[in-house]
Amino acid sequence: MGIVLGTNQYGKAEVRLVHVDRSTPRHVITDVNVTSQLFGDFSETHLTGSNAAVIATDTQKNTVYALARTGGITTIEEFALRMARNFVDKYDQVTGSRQEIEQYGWGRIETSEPGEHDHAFVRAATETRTVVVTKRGDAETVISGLTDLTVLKSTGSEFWGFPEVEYTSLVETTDRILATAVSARWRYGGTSTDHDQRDWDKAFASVRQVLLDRFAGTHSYSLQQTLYAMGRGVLETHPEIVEIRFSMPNKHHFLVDLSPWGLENPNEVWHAADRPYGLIEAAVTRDDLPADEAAWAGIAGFC
Ligand SMILES: O=c1[nH]c(=O)c2[nH]c(=O)[nH]c2[nH]1
Repeated sequence: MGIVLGTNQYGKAEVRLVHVDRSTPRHVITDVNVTSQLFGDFSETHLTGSNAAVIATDTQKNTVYALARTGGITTIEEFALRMARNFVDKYDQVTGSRQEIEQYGWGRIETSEPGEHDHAFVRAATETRTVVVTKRGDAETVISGLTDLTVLKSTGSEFWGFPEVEYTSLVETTDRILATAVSARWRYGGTSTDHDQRDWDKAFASVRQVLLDRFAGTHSYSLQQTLYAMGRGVLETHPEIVEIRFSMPNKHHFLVDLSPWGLENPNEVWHAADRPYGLIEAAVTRDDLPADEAAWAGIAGFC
């Protein structure tokens, strides 16, 4: 029975970097967490301990800082592509690279006088923007996304018609709170040239707006239906996107029974439950385009 080395990758995880664009007195900050990984023939270090081919993880960390200094961080998509290309183009033994970036939002502090501050910031909502770039040889894939986009509708949501099987106790409702923290990732089609020409910020803002529009605008009979409507909306409005995956917890809100105290509760007082929660996950794809499972490799959980 032989034993062999299987698939492998390595790099530096969670390089925390804040870039300050000081080109004008109105500074722009970019707050990111970068995980850089390389693929290639790294069997020697695993089998014999020879590090002759190993681009040290410390070097990968330094590369994050150096590329941020030399080219700035315009968008996380562009930066991840630049990182991946740097390693694959420079070193023969590196045949591929995976660059994963999270970006945390900051807004300008609005002071009473004179308004938006030039260099004082306040953390935006808990929402995080994400990207995973995978480059294998010349083939590049870009999967953009967001996590923790927390949304709630105080009406316009029903849930009924489910089977009454053994252990069912849930009561049907035609008016409930629907709340979720959307995690979504969407894969862009196209070539490296397309990637270079894309306006990543514009696409991100537009996808986010479609998600919000469809969440708000869909009269919901299930969170599953709302999820699909959101995904469909993105694919309908963005021909450059070929698939989108969602992970959406159903943040349950239970109507509090106030009848022991002789009080009615016409959907006004709710208990916001923490756990357990429903977890609704699905991909929405185009039927005429090939799946690309390799692009999703290493993405924890459903998306
Ligand atoms: O939108 C919902 N989908 C479900 O599958 C489900 N199951 C449940 O108990 N409540 C809900 N709500």
